[in-house]
Amino acid sequence: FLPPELNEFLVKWWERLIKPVNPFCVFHVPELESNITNDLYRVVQLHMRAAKLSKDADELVLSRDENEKDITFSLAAGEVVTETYEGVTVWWTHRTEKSGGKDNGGEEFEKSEFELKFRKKDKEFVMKKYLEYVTDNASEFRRQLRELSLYSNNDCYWECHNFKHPSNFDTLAMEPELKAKVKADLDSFMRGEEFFHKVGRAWKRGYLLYGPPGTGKSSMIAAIANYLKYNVYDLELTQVYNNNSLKQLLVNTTSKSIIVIEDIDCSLDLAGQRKAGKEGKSSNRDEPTTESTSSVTLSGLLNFTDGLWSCCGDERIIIFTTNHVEKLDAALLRPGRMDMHIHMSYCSFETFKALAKNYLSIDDHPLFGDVKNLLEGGKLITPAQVTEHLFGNRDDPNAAITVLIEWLQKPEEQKPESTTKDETKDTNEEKKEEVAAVTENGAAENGDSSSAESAELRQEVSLLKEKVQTLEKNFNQKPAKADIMSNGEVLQVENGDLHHESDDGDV
Ligand SMILES: Nc1ncnc2c1ncn2[C@@H]1O[C@H](COP(=O)(O)OP(=O)(O)OP(=O)(O)O)[C@@H](O)[C@H]1O
Ligand SMILES: [Mg+2]
Repeated sequence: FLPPELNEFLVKWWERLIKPVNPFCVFHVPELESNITNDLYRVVQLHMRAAKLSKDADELVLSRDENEKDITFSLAAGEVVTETYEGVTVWWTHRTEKSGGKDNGGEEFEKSEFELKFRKKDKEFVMKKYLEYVTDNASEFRRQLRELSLYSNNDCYWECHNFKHPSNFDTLAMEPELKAKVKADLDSFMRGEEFFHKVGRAWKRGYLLYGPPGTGKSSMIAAIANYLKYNVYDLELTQVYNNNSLKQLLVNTTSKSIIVIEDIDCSLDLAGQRKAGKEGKSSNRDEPTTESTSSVTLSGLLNFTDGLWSCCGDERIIIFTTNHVEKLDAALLRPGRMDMHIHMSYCSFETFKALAKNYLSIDDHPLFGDVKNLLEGGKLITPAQVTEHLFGNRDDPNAAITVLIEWLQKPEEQKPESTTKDETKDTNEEKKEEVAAVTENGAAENGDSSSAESAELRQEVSLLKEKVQTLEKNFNQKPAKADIMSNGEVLQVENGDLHHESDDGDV
């Protein structure tokens, strides 16, 4: 009922009067400070969300961002919540007040602030430790909320895509000790800014993931990205024109990111010449390089990972993957370049158990003993192959494990999938060899002429001969190819196109 001026005057006097006996201190965190957004206000909001402080309040404001699925609970005006950290209790109050308005000749707007109250004796603790805890907690939470991007390179530019990969360290099945070691390394890297700067090292880390196909190398990269909340730059070396483009790509990456070069042995010939592309991975890895206009060299790549230019951004991880670690140049493996070599291997019993838990939601099963005996007895199966079996029978654990056991018990030659790409030849290659065998020895003299396969091949060869003759007729070309087969050269049909491959590999 008092006029505002008198009210303000009395409040001031009251505060002055009780100050010597007031046991509390108050800090104000306004949303706007000198009309500029105060980041600390946002930090406190995030801390409250992270510490779930608002659950104790009676009145809350509920909101949800368009892209978020979770509801955000924040304090309504005037609400107070209590937090105790290391035995010290503090009180947070959310205050809002109207400002401006017609009386003051402007538009009315709402001013918000957080008020932090604590005992005077705790002032030093709050300033030194509690506020640091609030800031760390908020930045960790901000990191968790971060949406990730996946970049792919197009010559010297990056193209950005949304990155939502479900793989994480819970879904990734691998030896528990190795997983714990990798996570600990990532944790210490993430928190290592001060340490890296103190010892004069660039704040970056290199990992080499190696192992047979289907053992989870790419899944681990996604798990690392999701764990650290780092963006991923998937560098396709075969798309990079030269070392300068590589440098340009590097400087255009941001901090808090992972640069990935998959199948390094396929992308870069370690003598300095690059191979044709990743297609080589699935077909003929060991074939000589085909023509390439690009000239990225091993030393260019080493500069990329280790040179002065590599330090123009902070907090970066570089990951190489390969199926053939033995083919890599020692220069690439030197400590400091690849700090940690992570071997992703065939399924052990522990790995199998982790997959069974993820896919079948079981911790144990009477058939586990059989799987254990087979795996420990030397049967090789990749996690990818296990997941295929488990996924197919995910509603029936008994059937899933039985099918897996049957597969493990089969002799190697009866398994439709190869255990590694190297151990079993590419079907295309196999077929080529078979045709060559038939044509070299002559269809009739083929040793195993009774086999159905040989009969099929002979039929294929005669069909091809016919095709050549038709082609000659139709295109009126000089009749040079009709006798190809008798020369022991290979002829095959791919996607409706006729290919002729001579002894020296010309196509
Ligand atoms: N260790 C694992 N834990 C869980 N799932 C796995 C694991 N390894 C493979 N998988 C499953 O198999 C699929 C293929 O695995 P991934 O692509 O990670 O293998 P990779 O080692 O990168 O193979 P490549 O050498 O051919 O690139 C994954 O999508 C995943 O479903
Ligand atoms: Mg992969």
